[in-house]
Amino acid sequence: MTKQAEQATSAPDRLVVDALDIEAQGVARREDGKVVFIEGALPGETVSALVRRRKNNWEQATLTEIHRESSQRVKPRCPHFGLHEGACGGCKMQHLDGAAQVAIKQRVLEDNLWHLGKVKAETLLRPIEGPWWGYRWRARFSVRHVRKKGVVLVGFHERKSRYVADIRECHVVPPEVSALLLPLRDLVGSMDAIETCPQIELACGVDAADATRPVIALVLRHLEPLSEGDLARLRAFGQAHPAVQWWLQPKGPDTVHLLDAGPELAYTLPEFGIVMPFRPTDFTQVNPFINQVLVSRALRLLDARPNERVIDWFCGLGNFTLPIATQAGEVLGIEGSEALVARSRENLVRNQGAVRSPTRFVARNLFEMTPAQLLEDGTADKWLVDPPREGAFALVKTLADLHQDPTTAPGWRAPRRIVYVSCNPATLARDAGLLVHQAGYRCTAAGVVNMFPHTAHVESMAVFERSGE
Ligand SMILES: C[S@@+](CC[C@H](N)C(=O)[O-])C[C@H]1O[C@@H](n2cnc3c(N)ncnc32)[C@H](O)[C@@H]1O
Ligand code: SF4
Repeated sequence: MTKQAEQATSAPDRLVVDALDIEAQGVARREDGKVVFIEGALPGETVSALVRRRKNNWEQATLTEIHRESSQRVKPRCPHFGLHEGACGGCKMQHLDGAAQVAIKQRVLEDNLWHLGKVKAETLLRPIEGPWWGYRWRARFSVRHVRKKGVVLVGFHERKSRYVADIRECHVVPPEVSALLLPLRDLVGSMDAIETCPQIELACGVDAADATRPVIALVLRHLEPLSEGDLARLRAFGQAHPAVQWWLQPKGPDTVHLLDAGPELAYTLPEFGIVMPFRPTDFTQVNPFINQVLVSRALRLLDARPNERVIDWFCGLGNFTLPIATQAGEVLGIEGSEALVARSRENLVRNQGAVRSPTRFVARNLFEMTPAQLLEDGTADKWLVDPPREGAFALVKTLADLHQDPTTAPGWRAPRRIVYVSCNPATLARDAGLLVHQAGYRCTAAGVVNMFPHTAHVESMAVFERSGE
């Protein structure tokens, strides 16, 4: 097929939508079995759609008219959401009822576990849900001076494009942050560095000394040194918006520093009496409301006892490690970033009042793992595993190897229980397949965590028990 034919558009086709994929595209099937993905369409709807792209087995189409509307269709709250030109690419599912969004994510999790791992969880965990709006305490806004239009844009990228969307409000960030979007445009527009500040990173939190005081940390990436005038403008902006705390980033992430002394940025885990200071570029969970429930649920599932040793793999700042250390007999947290490990050690000292058990943090690359290394880390009764998108392949593969040949590790015992928290159902499914089919575990439970409402991201958790225990 020629490129021209591949991209040809014709008159809109009338189609019946019977499913939704994780990108929130409606899926329809033609009589010859060919699949058509339709942006903006929902299951149960009869629609007209214009085909934009044709391949042998599938087509890509855009919704032009809805003839029969789904009962799950809702009015999007944000005016920047949609299929229109210039629409923001930050959300994908605002047109879909919340319960249906969660149901799709649950199905994606189950499908991945089954198709990629040949694993079926014995029970499904109730989805963890939190606020639908204002949940996103971390974000990376792009900044662009569009000379032709004489405006500075501060926002996310447009749908399927590298252009910055012209957003004036955003409903997934806290309302106080949404209200800063236009003032931030004016600020950058007034700066000498109008062309050389490509990004503002957001990290919301509280004052470590007073958790009732919000802190909005804004990290300004600047490609050239800032003039005295610009520094004064940033300070004036901070005075006009007292929760704002400016950080500057002249080069790589390790150059991030506070513009002026101010409150210490932190988040809290009140159930465990823990206050967690962090730097705005450190990894922290995007949604602090869900994080509190997630940590609480993970700990309940782990059920660490005072006589048990626990390892927290990919521990970051110690988000799970420190709460586990309020319950277990001994805890080891392992993490790849030296900077995060340094911070987790400081946080351990800061939380001595809450933490009871001996706790250690170690920095190591967990994408490389050997049986000897696993032996050195020692036997633990339970593991918590919370890897990045790539998953924890090296770790579970080593566990599987030791299970296949226990003679290589006399005296070492595999953990009885593993609680696995995942931000990518595909890598969770792959690792679950290894745990269940090669390492001697059962998948006793799995469920989704609605960490990112209205987006296609699927956060989930799964529990594995060593068979026969
Ligand atoms: C999803 S985060 C979880 C962090 C922590 N459990 C939390 O809840 O805040 C994944 C962590 O894995 C770390 N990481 C990424 N690649 C790694 C690697 N190759 N070895 C060890 N840690 C790694 C990241 O620095 C990050 O802290
Ligand atoms: S990310 Fe914000 S601005 Fe973009 S569509 Fe979602 S709510 Fe609207």
